Amino acid sequence: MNVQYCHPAPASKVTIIGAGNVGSTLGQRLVEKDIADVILLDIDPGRPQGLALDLMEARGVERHDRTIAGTDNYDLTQDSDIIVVTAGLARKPGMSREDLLKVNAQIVMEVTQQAIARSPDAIVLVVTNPLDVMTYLAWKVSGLAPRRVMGMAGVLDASRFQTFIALELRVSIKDVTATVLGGHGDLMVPLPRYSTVNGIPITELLSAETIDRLVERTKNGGAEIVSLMKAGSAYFAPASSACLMVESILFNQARIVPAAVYLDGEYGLADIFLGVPACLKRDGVAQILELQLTETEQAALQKSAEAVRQNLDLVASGFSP
Ligand SMILES: NC(=O)c1ccc[n+]([C@@H]2O[C@H](COP(=O)([O-])OP(=O)(O)OC[C@H]3O[C@@H](n4cnc5c(N)ncnc54)[C@H](O)[C@@H]3O)[C@@H](O)[C@H]2O)c1
Ligand SMILES: O=C(O)C[C@H](O)C(=O)O
Repeated sequence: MNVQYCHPAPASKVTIIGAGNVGSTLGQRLVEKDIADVILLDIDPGRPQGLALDLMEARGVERHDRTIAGTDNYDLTQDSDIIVVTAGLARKPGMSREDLLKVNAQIVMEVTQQAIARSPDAIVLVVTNPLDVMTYLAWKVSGLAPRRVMGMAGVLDASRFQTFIALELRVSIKDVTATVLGGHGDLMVPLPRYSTVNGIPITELLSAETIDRLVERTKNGGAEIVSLMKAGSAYFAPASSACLMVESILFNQARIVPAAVYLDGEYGLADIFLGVPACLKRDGVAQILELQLTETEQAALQKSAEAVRQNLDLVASGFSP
């Protein structure tokens, strides 16, 4: 019997640069959730090929028709719909994300240039830390319109906040929403007023002390895991978060999530990538939502933006993109 014309329907193509913990877990999520075919690219010889083969061999059990291929050759990334940048170093205990600035800046600029040369119409999603600065650099070297470049962090930070709220109140996570603004660093801005349990703000359900404790734990969420793991940083929740953003873009879902997006006057900030609520559709950032902030919240956002800007200035003074 001849079944040569019987191929599974083609899917969107996502290239993940960096087949480390986040990249490979994201690749797994994307194929096993039937979201996209994946190219996994890394400079570590054999690693992306081995991981991709392993994930392909799981298809007999997972029962999906998506493909994943590993490579060190950018030519295989041609015509990708989305490029996800996870390449770079992860922090170790005692380090801040900003300690990764110099080495990861070089990596992110180089890999973005290589990938965009083969996929000039792609959307770029940055994961590498320090996130907001890396997203800015990727945008600069890509030459893309700002709405086609974004960074993943707010979905992760909000998911952590949601988790801590649900555990504290002993309610289903399904009823909990949370909002976290600002840079993905120690000065991120979790917003209790905009965090709810089935529409009820947590400010009506928890004491101020309890909320402060949950906010602090959220801000330290990445460091808490780094100190527990001793080598490497979080990757399951980060991969889930990046997966949600990819899905919203590819399937034009119009999810509204906190994402590091280019601000051009919104929230009184300009020429910076920073975490704010954004609507993600097929063309990238379809809309930025401006929340009404109190003076204290706005001041905290401003402070967070200043920290990001300081690091941008540091990069600009050391080596221009
Ligand atoms: N934005 C977020 O919320 C978030 C969450 C988790 C991790 N991160 C960041 O994501 C990055 C990756 O984390 P991880 O846990 O996957 O680290 P990892 O060390 O497991 O993986 C990084 C991979 O990048 C590869 N790499 C390095 N230079 C490269 C290059 N020039 N070209 C291609 N590949 C290259 C390495 O070989 C390695 O496989 C880190 O910077 C980490 O801090 C960000
Ligand atoms: O904390 C890190 O260094 C990784 C990531 O940014 C996280 O928040 O888990």
